[in-house]
Amino acid sequence: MNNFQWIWKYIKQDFNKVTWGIILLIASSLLIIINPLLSGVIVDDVLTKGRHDKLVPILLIMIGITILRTILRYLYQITFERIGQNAIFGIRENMFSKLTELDFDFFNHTRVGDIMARMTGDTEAIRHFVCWVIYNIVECVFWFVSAVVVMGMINWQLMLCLVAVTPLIFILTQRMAKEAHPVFFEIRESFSRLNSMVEENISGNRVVKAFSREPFEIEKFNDRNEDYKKRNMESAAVSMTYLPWLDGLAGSLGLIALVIGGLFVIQGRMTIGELVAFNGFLWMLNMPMRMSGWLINDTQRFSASCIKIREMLSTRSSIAVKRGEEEQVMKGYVEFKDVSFHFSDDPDSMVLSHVSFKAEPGQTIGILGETGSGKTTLVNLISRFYDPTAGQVLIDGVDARKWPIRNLREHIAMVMQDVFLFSNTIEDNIAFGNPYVDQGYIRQVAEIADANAFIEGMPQGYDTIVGERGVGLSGGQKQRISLARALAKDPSILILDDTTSAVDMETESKIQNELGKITREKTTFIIAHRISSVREADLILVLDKGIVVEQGTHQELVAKGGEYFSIYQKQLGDE
Ligand SMILES: Nc1ncnc2c1ncn2[C@@H]1O[C@H](COP(=O)(O)OP(=O)(O)OP(=O)(O)O)[C@@H](O)[C@H]1O
Repeated sequence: MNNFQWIWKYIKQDFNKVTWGIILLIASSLLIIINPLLSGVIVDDVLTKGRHDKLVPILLIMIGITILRTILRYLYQITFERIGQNAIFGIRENMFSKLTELDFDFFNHTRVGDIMARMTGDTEAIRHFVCWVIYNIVECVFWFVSAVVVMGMINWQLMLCLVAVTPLIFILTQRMAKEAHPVFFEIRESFSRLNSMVEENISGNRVVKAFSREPFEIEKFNDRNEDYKKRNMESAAVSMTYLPWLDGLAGSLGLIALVIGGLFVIQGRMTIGELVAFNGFLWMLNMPMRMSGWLINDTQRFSASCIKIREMLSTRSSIAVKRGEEEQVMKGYVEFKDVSFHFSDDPDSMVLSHVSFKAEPGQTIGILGETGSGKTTLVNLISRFYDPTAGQVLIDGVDARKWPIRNLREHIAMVMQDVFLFSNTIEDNIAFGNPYVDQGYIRQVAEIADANAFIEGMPQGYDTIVGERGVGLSGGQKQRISLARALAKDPSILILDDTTSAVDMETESKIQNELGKITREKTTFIIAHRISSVREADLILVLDKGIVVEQGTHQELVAKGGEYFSIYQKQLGDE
């Protein structure tokens, strides 16, 4: 499917509007033919033959036609604008829906700035094509054909002389399109890099300031800015190589008409009125030639943008999200059966190797290990953010891959290491996973997460709007709101990834005591670095480079005197 067939999919929903738009466009273009013909009549009949009585009616008709054309032009332009806006609405809708479907793998490899460039600049290039370029192409073709026909009727020899330059126009536009095509791709890529750089600097502005790296970032930005300018200049150079020629050729038509047409008038093969009428149609040949360069440029820009958008829309998520799935209740049994995993871009580094364990509803599983040992990756397999490369993750005895994915995730709540809060009220943030939860329950879970007191201490309490990344809250406060959000979902499986790392030990133990009261029927995974966070767990997994080197209860592992025991001893010493 080429880009035109693809965009047609979005336009055809407005088939009636397209038909109307084209009818209005043709009607308006047909009206253009009348005025030059009437100019010829004025010269031949009114001026030459002295039929002055014809002048006023002809002028009135010409004014009427101009007004009618203006109205028709307004109508078809607004019609095409609506068609374009509808098409782009559908494209944006599909892109956003695709974004929500794509898996972690996609986001690991795609820059936010690149996605934003597709959602904004590329969709705008497509809108411009549908709203403006399409009708201009139709209009130009219609003018050109009409001019050839009408001019041929007035004097076909003179018409042939003018049309003789069109093969040159064709060759020039072909060459221009060929040269402009790759340049528009480069502009598009450069814009995406520039966008990503800005996006990263906005998100990471605190880091840049903290490390006083502003000059370095400005220099980096200037490089990208320079690159973007350079690519645009390359595009301008292509345009400027061809556009003056196209313009010159179009302009030469006037000269050809004047010299050869004048000769025909002298020889008596044409009346002056016919030459005037002929000249009146010249712009209908001229304009398409002049416009061809610009239309080619916009079409190339459209193509480059289509390719980027289609590439994103056709990206397949390795973890497919099926729609209309049946609701299934989850008890919370979790079993890892000889699970191994590596990331798709690094098949040689096993992040998890032969992990096996079982967890039952009501149990707490502690996961301990050095940074980078694979703890987060392990729990990510439960929610199917990734699938194991070998082995199986069973939920209630069923392979996680066989669970309807939304259904699976509805029963799992995760407090992630990198807390993200939406730019919304605290109450809405807590209710994010369970929008129908009542206010009483929100306060109850906030109490368990030890968040209620500080939230109520805020001037607007639960109605306080938190910034895009929870700005305005401390790290520990964000963690506690994020914990309340997970609890509000009342999940069967609760995963806490380093959830209390930013709170003091006293608060942590308070939270743990409260948590214990509501996790009796849930399967809880606690990833932690502190033994104190996992010592009460029913099963503790000690991970080292993706391998479970020890597993058991606190007492069993201490008695064993291995890896866990040495961490325990070290932490006891620290305390
Ligand atoms: N998206 C990714 N692509 C490739 N490798 C990754 C990716 N995410 C993590 N890794 C690698 O996988 C390994 C395990 O990472 P993981 O985040 O599971 O560790 P962790 O034990 O949770 O660490 P921490 O305690 O620091 O959170 C690390 O070596 C890390 O570099």
